[in-house]
Amino acid sequence: MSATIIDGFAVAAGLREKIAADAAALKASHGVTPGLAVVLVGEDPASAVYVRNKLKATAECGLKSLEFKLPAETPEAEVLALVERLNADPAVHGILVQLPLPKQIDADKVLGLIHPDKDVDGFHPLNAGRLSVGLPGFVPCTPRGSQILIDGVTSDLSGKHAVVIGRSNIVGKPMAQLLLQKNATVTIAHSRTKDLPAVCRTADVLVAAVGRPLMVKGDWIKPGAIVIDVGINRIEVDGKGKIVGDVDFDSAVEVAGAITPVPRGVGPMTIACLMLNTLDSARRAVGAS
Ligand SMILES: Nc1nc(=O)c2c([nH]1)NC[C@@H]1CN(c3ccc(C(=O)N[C@@H](CCC(=O)O)C(=O)O)cc3)C=[N+]21
Repeated sequence: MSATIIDGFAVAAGLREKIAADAAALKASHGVTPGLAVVLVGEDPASAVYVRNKLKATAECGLKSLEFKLPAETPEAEVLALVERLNADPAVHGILVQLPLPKQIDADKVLGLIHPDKDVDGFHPLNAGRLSVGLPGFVPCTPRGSQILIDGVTSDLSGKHAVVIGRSNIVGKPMAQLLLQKNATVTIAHSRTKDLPAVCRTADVLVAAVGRPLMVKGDWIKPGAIVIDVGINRIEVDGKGKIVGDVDFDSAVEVAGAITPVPRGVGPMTIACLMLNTLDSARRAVGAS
């Protein structure tokens, strides 16, 4: 048996089309174009693709994108000042400060300064708290996109066992919250979990978000399970650079019921959900939601 391959690239393209139509309607009804400000401090070669794809997506969705590229040695105070300026700018509906930040900058301080109503990454503690108590707010893009892909292959998670590998604030924890909202029984596994393969084998839905290339093997997977691979790892194979997930796709695809590939799985959904969060923010700002 071979799994259904979940085409995140196609789902994301469909989502972008819908966002473009909704953004055009918002422009027609309220004269507003959703604006996304992206702040980059220093050059991170690994995130170059992300930046490029983000710019392409904003253009395609008819959103306005403002890029702020600062040198790696920019003092923290300058980044904080820029965030305050963007907080006050009515043309800016979303602010994304790309992570990781250089070491002289306290990321928690910067993320905590972003106005929660413009926090399209959903990283502000207020939005994290809203998600955990079930209040409306911004949901981080990767979990939001992953949940859309899961909903595309199953309509009922009630009572199912979902295992999330990884406890980060940006993926693991919010992903667990979303699955819990769907009435799944949720386990968050991490680097200290005892017998991780055995825990994974009990999962009806397995979300891998650890950042360890090819860690999850086919024999860790329950036959028929839904496998969502959040990892985007660059490795060398025969002297050539290659992008792989946290899941060993070739062995996993033989066991799973449905699985996301890397690339063209969760990655494009992350970007589409960033557009979606920015549109939602603009709608709320003009009272159109
Ligand atoms: N504040 C903040 N928010 C983020 O969401 C954030 C961040 N900082 N820093 C960097 C990481 C990385 N990230 C990616 C999202 C999509 C792709 C993506 O679209 N990947 C494609 C292309 C992969 C390729 O060809 O390299 C794919 O998976 O198919 C990649 C990487 C978001 N991040």
